[in-house]
Amino acid sequence: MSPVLKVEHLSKSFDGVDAVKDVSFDLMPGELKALIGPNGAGKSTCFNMLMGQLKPSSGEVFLRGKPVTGLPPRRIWRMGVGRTFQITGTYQSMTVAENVQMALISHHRRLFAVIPYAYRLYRDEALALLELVGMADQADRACSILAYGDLKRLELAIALSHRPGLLLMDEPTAGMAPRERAALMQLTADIVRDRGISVLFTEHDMDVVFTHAHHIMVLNRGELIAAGTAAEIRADERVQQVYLGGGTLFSRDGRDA
Ligand SMILES: Nc1ncnc2c1ncn2[C@@H]1O[C@H](COP(=O)(O)OP(=O)(O)OP(=O)(O)O)[C@@H](O)[C@H]1O
Repeated sequence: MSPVLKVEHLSKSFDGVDAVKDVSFDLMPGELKALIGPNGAGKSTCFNMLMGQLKPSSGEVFLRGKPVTGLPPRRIWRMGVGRTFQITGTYQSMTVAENVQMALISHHRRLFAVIPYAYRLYRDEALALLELVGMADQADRACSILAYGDLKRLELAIALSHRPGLLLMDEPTAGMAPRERAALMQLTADIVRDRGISVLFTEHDMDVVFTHAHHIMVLNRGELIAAGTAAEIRADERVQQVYLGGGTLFSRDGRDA
């Protein structure tokens, strides 16, 4: 099986400071992989290079074997890479279903502004996606009145409307209550399993990471210091040293996360 995403010796420096340094990894089809690390470790910089928002200082990114290094975000998106953001970006004045319909219109390369009957387009497809993320009953509510957790689920439906083979999720559960976090990541894990898509996500909540990620990579000061299963990462001395003091690798009550 060949990787969906291949990253080779990726580096980025800002004014001589290495934000990401010589990072290499593969992401396989159907894999749910976490990229963790303390604040400032280089996770967002890494994501931004994968999605085309930032040009790497050096290194290569391959998508299903094709080089995509330095391509603009829209080209990479067109190649089947979806992304969700730390801060949700929905159209507040529209309903939940209309937000997904708009994403579908864009996916099908139709132009929303010039289609007078746009609100009817792809309605069934939008409802099916909302069903998938458990939001069908809220289809006709305005986004402006949604709870934060529901906005994050809507954002996932919007990302899926593009039928990505690879989904990059930047702190998908940031700002959510613990129960909502577990539910969103369980939903993501189910989608990965059922649709065979690959997901790379960054996350500060170690309960979420250790429960759901098939494979975990740890960044520190721009460098990958460990990669492995949850058990391997928990046992890794370098990882423990990095998180010591931060206290985020283990649950607050002292048991393993
Ligand atoms: N545009 C930029 N210009 C200069 N320095 C930057 C820029 N973007 C990031 N950095 C620096 O690069 C390093 C990595 O930052 P990055 O945001 O990628 O870390 P992170 O792991 O995503 O952190 P967090 O968990 O807090 O989001 C930090 O030292 C940061 O200050």
